Amino acid sequence: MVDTTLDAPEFGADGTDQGFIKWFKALPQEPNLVRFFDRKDYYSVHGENAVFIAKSFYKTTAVVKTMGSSSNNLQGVTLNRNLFETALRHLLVDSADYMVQLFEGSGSHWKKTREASPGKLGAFEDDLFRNAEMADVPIAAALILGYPEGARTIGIAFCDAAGRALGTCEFADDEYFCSTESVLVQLGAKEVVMPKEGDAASSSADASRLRDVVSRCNALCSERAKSSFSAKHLEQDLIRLLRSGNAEQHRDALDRPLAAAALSAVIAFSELMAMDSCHHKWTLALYDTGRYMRLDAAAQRALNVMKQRTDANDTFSLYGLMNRGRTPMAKRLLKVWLKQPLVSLEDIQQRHDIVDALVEDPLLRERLRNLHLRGLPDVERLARKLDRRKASLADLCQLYRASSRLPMLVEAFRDYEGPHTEILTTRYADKLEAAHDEEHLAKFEELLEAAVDLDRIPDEYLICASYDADLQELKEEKDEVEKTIDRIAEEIAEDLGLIMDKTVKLEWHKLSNTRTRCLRITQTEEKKVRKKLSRYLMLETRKDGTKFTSKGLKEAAERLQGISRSYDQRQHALVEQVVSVAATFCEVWEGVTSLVAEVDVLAGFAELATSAPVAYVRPTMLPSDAGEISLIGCRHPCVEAQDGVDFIKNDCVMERGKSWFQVITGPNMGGKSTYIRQAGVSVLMAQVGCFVPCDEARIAVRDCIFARVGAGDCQLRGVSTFMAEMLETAAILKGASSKSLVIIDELGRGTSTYDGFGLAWAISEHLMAEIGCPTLFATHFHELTALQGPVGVSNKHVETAIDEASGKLTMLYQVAEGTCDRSFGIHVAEFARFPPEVVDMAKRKAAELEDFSAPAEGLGLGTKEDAEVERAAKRARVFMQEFAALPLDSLSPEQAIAQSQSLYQQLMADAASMPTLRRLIEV
Ligand SMILES: Nc1ncnc2c1ncn2[C@@H]1O[C@H](COP(=O)(O)OP(=O)(O)OP(=O)(O)O)[C@@H](O)[C@H]1O
Repeated sequence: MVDTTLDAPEFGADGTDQGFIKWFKALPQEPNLVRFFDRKDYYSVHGENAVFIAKSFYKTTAVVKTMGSSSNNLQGVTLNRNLFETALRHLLVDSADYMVQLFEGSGSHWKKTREASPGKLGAFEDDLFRNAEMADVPIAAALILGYPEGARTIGIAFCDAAGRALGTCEFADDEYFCSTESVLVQLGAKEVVMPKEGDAASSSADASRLRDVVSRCNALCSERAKSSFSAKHLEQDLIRLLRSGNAEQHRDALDRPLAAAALSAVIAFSELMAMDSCHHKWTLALYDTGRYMRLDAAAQRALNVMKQRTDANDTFSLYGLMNRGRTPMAKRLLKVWLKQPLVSLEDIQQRHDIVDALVEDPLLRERLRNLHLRGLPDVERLARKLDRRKASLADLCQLYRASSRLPMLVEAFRDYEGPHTEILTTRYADKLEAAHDEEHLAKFEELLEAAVDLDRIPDEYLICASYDADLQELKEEKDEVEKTIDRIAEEIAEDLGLIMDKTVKLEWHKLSNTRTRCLRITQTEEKKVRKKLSRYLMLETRKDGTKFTSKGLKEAAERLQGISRSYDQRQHALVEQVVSVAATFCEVWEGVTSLVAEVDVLAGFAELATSAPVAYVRPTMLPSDAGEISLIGCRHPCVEAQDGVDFIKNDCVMERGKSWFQVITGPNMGGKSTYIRQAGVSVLMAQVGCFVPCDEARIAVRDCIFARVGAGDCQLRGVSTFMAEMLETAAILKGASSKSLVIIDELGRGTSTYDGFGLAWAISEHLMAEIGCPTLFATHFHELTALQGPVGVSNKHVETAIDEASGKLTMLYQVAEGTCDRSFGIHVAEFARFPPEVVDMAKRKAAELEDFSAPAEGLGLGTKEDAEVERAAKRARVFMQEFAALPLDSLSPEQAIAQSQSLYQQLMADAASMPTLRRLIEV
């Protein structure tokens, strides 16, 4: 993370103060809180924080110093400014798991002056992003649970400080809080405020499950007193906060008690009322949870949507692959879009139209990306700084630079002549032109041209003297005195017989806190003119020469100092004035920012589509009730992008009634996961607005993608793997609809064969019979291929080849119709020259399995075995239904497990008299 050779600054005398140690030790201990102490030249942390910071950033505890006496001591670590900023970024942004406080003072008198947490970065924003791009939009959310009329109901509100947007919603949820999880994922909340534990509602089983959901979404859970959730003053607060000043129009939000409570809590948490700069700036909307595709945290992980720390390179994740934007705004927007895939056919098609225009017109794409967007500053952040009146002249000049590019963007769009002229014109050209007209950004530019001395940037950012009569006068006086100083210096040089700028130099001399003008000669020269020098005032003699002045020069320098002070003060006042006038353009900047970010992301999609190893295509999007997802020649975009991979494309055609439920079998490493994930990834990309890695694609819009990958992150250790997987999969059973897409990879992998098989089989039955969603099921349970159902089951396998001569196995990665040759493993063993007795045993086992799966192939054909299998299937279906209907909401996790196990035991008891069922579920 940080160079381990870093030197920690020395502790000053202040750092060892006994009073400080005593005071520090009296501070309450809080987990996840790091307290920094500003010691002017450096920062320090103490106690447990010191060891944590030393280990995390210095990678050694050798930098930890023990301060104080043997009876009263304290550990401490110092940080220089750069490391302080790095630590802040890590704590608040990258790991986003900590709260941070900064104390200022000395001795034993310290005061907390600033604090921040992942959802509230405001106080440290300048430190965090001085030297680093702002990679994420910090979203804070508040969440409250209630039971109006006995129904489990959630209120969630969020605050997007960057976009100055508030949102809230209220909805009924199931006991797994599937909708809550999707909303938190969609929002990308960094911190979630919840009512403090202790009261009945927040200590229930539901509340603890909710906390699990929050942590699964990688958000920090912050507790606040119940009173924070009181909506008593909400209406008045909104009148002050909202741009419209009209709270009444948000009756729909105010009338939902939990939505209003959550909104009050998020406003209180973000301290919006306390900041004058926040008043009349915000928008509020009722958040429509059905507006985006639902994607829970597990699906996000299974599809590698976001970057993981362990990724070998950027293109391992979808974000890394699709992140082609030129501006920081686009990078942030892409993150938001990946969490909020669209479900409206029209909206998706609109994005595809724009990408299409940019794919088909390489010149336009090139102009936008490489001429107009490249190097554009982070307008969004600058505009926000401006809004808080924190912008400097340098910041304004960056905005000026961005503004002056807008007409070129407009021109580029106007030059387009393809089939998507209308959308490019109305959505971008017209809007950007309006933002840049004489009333808006053209005026902003005029202001800066008049106010800023543009000739002197980037060396100096100053207000032009001509901008203000007083400043002009001061400037003239200053110039005059400077001339006088030059003249006096010349006279002195002449008097001493020296040549100005050669043997004598006019320089600055530092006198305590001020600077004055002086002359400097080298020691050699000094020897020559020593006699005459006695008429002058000596300032200092050092190795590099002697500095001196005269009475006249001294007076002129003092005058210059006085005028410069007034000039600087005037500059300062004028900068404030200019910033405050410039701030009236913030709203225009906000509009421009979102358009530019959108164009940049979409141009990036077009770039990706054309530069991929094989070009992506525009998918044909179908309404969500259409029973078709056809991905012809589909590839996994991230696997395909890895060096040295010669990717084998495959068709994935899912048709309701024919191949809506697909079971993919085949050996390990054969490409099953890749095949099913590439389908999920393609659907996700399409609904984000991107083209897809296929030769041809037709996709019925999905409301949700569920993806489960084995028993990987089982949180219920100690429970049988069967039960743990059941509980994990319960979310799919509850949340999926016929319009979802379900991807299951090797369910039951961690279990012994038939235990896992029973689970995979029971779930498949349920998905087909009860939900009817398109499903891709990769499994090593060959028996699953016997499934049949009304939605249409299609069996696929990944092909492999064994070289008879060498015994070498080659994965062909080709997905073919039908089931795979199950004696294949034994062939491999034989070729690998396994001991004959092992191969023999394997053959015997396989024969038993064939025995077992033989009736499966004839499922539903009316033989005695078929009837037996039918009975077993029926009983297993009953189990699934009972399981899905369990009142897990009113139970603690332990009780939930106990009840689930009891159902499982009943199933086992019935299995005693049903040999087929027993074979299916027994270990
Ligand atoms: N279509 C393909 N073209 C080229 N290489 C592929 C393809 N599919 C998969 N691979 C390569 O094979 C590796 C294994 O693939 P994958 O994980 O999908 O196999 P699997 O059958 O799911 O294996 P397991 O059962 O062990 O999980 C991948 O990491 C990838 O490098």
